[in-house]
Amino acid sequence: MDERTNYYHLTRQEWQGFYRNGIAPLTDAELQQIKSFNDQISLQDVQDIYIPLTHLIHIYMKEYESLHLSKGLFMQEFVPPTPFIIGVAGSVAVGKSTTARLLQMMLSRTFKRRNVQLITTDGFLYPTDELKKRGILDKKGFPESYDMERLLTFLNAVKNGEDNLNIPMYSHEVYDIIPDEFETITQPDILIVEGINVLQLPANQQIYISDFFDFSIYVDADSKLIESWYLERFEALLNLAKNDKTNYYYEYANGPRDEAINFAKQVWQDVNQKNLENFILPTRSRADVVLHKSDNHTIDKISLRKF
Ligand SMILES: Nc1ncnc2c1ncn2[C@@H]1O[C@H](COP(=O)(O)OP(=O)(O)OP(=O)(O)O)[C@@H](O)[C@H]1O
Ligand SMILES: CC(C)(CO)[C@@H](O)C(=O)NCCC(=O)O
Repeated sequence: MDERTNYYHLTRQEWQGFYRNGIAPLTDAELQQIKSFNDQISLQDVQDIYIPLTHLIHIYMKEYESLHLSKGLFMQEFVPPTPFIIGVAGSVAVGKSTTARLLQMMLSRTFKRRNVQLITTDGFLYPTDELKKRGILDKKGFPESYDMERLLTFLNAVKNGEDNLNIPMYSHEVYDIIPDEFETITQPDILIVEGINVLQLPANQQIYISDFFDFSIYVDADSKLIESWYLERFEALLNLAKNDKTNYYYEYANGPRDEAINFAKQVWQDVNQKNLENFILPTRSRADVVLHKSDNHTIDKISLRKF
């Protein structure tokens, strides 16, 4: 089946027109807050893309809550509300975490009484030692490098309303899981889960992780462009690493620049691009919304799943 027939393909102009009264434009203070976490973000995108997106998510949430309520009536018992889970998928360095943070901010401000939390699936990567043991150190980010069982157990616990769930923490700077450091998730109303694998099919479990998602977004861009963002971020990481011996990039940061950049290009080609082509891109057709980015991270096209 042609993946494209399953979607409404919208231009930025068309999407922008879906803005409805009811969600106010952002205030100056809110725009400043967005700029403070990433000063490269286009505030025009926030207004034009994220406000209609928030409106659409609200529609999905209302349907979700209504179905939940009807199920309770059917069973003639009170069924406590369960969190609405949003998945954000896409390549390494395409901008998933930036999108997810923007979304968290937009949702918190629009639905003031809802508790909106955000996690990344990076925390479910096996630690470096375990990757070595399994002989897959050069496959970081590939499906087999994640403890999917643990991720499934976590999502199941969130949906069942369990409190104080600890998830492991991954650091890009250390390039590993930080031992004994956890992030705690405390009964969110909305949970955003960002990661390259959120729409992937399981290798051997009976349950799909996408079963837990009530709305999903795939952040898309041309592979060459994503490579350039990957290299830009690599340079930013190098600049941070210069005086920090604990940083994975310390040696590269203090050696010849061109060697470091060539190393990053190689990693992109051998690891992240292969991962994109073989395991991430094939999941795009499962997303409810595909945000397509062009130069300077500008969103130029939006696809909305028909059914
Ligand atoms: N909307 C945006 N405007 C400007 N820059 C952006 C935007 N989104 C992402 N970037 C930049 O692109 C790079 C990659 O973004 P980000 O870290 O969000 O990607 P990611 O998909 O979460 O990556 P990873 O999977 O490796 O964690 C970063 O340097 C970030 O600052
Ligand atoms: C942690 C992941 C897998 C995803 O965020 C990625 O950033 C990564 O480290 N990939 C492995 C190859 C690399 O160093 O880019």
